[in-house]
Amino acid sequence: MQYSQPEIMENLRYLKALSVQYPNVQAACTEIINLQAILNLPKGTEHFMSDLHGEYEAFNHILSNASGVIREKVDILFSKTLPAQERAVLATLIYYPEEKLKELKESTGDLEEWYRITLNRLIEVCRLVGSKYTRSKVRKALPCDFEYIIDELLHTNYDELNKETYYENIISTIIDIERADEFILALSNTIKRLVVDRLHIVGDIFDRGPRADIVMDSLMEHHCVDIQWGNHDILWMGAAAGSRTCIANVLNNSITYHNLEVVEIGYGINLRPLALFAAETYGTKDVSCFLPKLLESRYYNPKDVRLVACMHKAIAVILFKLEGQIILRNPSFQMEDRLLLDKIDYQRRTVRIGDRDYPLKDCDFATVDPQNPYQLTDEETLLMEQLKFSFLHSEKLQRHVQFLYSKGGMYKCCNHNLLFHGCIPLDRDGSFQQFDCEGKRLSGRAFLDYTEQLARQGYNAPPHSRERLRGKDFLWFLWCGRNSPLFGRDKITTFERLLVDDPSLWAEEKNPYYHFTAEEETCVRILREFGLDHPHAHIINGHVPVRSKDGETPVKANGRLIVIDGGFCRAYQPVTGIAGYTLVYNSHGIRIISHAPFDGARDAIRNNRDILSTSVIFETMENRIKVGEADEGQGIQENIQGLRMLLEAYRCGIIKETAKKSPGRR
Ligand SMILES: O=P(O)(O)OC[C@H]1O[C@](O)(COP(=O)(O)O)[C@@H](O)[C@@H]1O
Ligand SMILES: [Mn+2]
Repeated sequence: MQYSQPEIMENLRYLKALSVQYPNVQAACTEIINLQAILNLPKGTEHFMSDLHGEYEAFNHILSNASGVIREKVDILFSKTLPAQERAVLATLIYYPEEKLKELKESTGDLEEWYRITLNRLIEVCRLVGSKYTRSKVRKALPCDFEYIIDELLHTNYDELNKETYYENIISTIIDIERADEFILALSNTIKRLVVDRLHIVGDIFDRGPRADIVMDSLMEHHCVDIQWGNHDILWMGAAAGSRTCIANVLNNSITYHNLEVVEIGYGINLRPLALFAAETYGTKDVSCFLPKLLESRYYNPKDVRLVACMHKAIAVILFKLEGQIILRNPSFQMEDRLLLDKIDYQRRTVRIGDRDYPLKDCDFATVDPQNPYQLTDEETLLMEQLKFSFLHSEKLQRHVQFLYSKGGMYKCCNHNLLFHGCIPLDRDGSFQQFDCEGKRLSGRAFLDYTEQLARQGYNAPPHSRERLRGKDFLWFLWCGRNSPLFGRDKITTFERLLVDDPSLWAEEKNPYYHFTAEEETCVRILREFGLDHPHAHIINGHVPVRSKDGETPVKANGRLIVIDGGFCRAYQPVTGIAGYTLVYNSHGIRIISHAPFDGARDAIRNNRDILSTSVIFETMENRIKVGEADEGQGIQENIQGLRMLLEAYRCGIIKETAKKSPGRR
């Protein structure tokens, strides 16, 4: 006997609860065998992406094509029997079933034959991508309308003559009763769902690119996703929590890229009060320092651009004031050197930074009272109240931010990997940097846990409470505070970038983390800090664009650190030379897929054009990794232990067996 009677008695309540689900020896044994079998299956495939920055078209395409993996599966099955063009059409049908079906139906002669061939091909792809999972897991992934039929088709061995007829019959009936379109849709979705078991987003969904809200909608529909917050995400979370400083910062970022669509159309936030205030205050003034960054490929109305520049100036001045207030009321942030509004000499048109004076390109700040530079005027206060009201009452924004809170965190340990967006702050000597946290000195993992708690407090603590105010200030700190783990730089130079013509002042010194993690030893030390002591443990980061075009590789520190900011963001593609990475970790090992720029869904559907993706294998396992070796396996092992104990409780008569309820026939 594995368990003693006292041990069983100690766990009696748990065992009795378990016995409701597994009421007799037979039921417990069946489940033990099932679970044991799962432990021996290959581990599920994880995909990792970061720094999406609102690029919803490229992101949605990559979600649909599973970073190129679906095309690989289509090629495995059909490269010997189908020409490349037909494989491309089949792949596009899987990515965009609704749109592609419409187009194909218009151009196909014998529709019935086409349906038959296509359905057969889709079932084959589905069978291939489901082959590594248990039948039960695949069944759970099936859309309920077609669960039974797809399950039958996937598991019918059509080499046997009898079954072949049966199989063909099902397909004919589907076509006959005009359900083929729905069936194609269901199969395509099942394929997408099975190819990627779990998606990790390593931060920065928001800002720069056009529509982060559409990216969020897609993520919310995903079957299994987790998010490690990026500095840009936390900024929007702060705005949704009602921090005026974060709101001003969000608007400043969006306006910088002339990207008001996400704010106004995406989140329904009314920018009229800002436009009115800006036109009134800066309408006749020089706003040349505040011109937005424009895309060369788009036409902009010059009057609109001017108004946007006025709005930019209005919100930037408010931002500098509000940031000053946060810095003044939070000495622990140690950011006094960022107080610049009180260092302006309006006569000489200079600002003192450090111990030098620098000429200012613009210091016509009508709303700044030099005696009281950080105070908002009454009009600015009213404007910020209106904007705050809109942010707090945007139903969609609140829904998205709640999703970020529920699926996200500062870091995640998963299958021996440590995921976080920016850095684990280190000191100049490479040790974990200590922060003053309400009387305690915290560093490393304890500091990250503390920051996460404060980030949650900022959104969840009661309105006007001390905890909420502190949390909201902290959300701003996480966005751009000195050495914040999400920001990882010593200062943000928004003021200098806008107003001082000296690029040496725009530099933002990186935390020593970025220097020390070139060494494997530092990465191993960080991984240990998070309880990951394994030869195949890795750190996975986003945040810093990898200059792939200059030969930089995402894999660093002898393979212990992988940086996957590949530049989904168009504005950063000239820096990286590619258009994003996906890291794929399946049972065979780890590989990195780099994506070329995307020309839009329309072109993809019409011309069956895919994103060109190149894959580099970076770590191959000696043996296929099994579920038993992954995190999921631990939970399963625990369940097996419980069931074994239950089995003994039945066998030694401590718990009485009951007959299993009949599951009922379909
Ligand atoms: O290139 P942009 O869009 O003007 O933004 C520059 C700002 O963005 C930041 O790089 C932060 O964004 P990232 O997290 O993408 O690096 C700041 O450090 C910098 O001041
Ligand atoms: Mn970032």
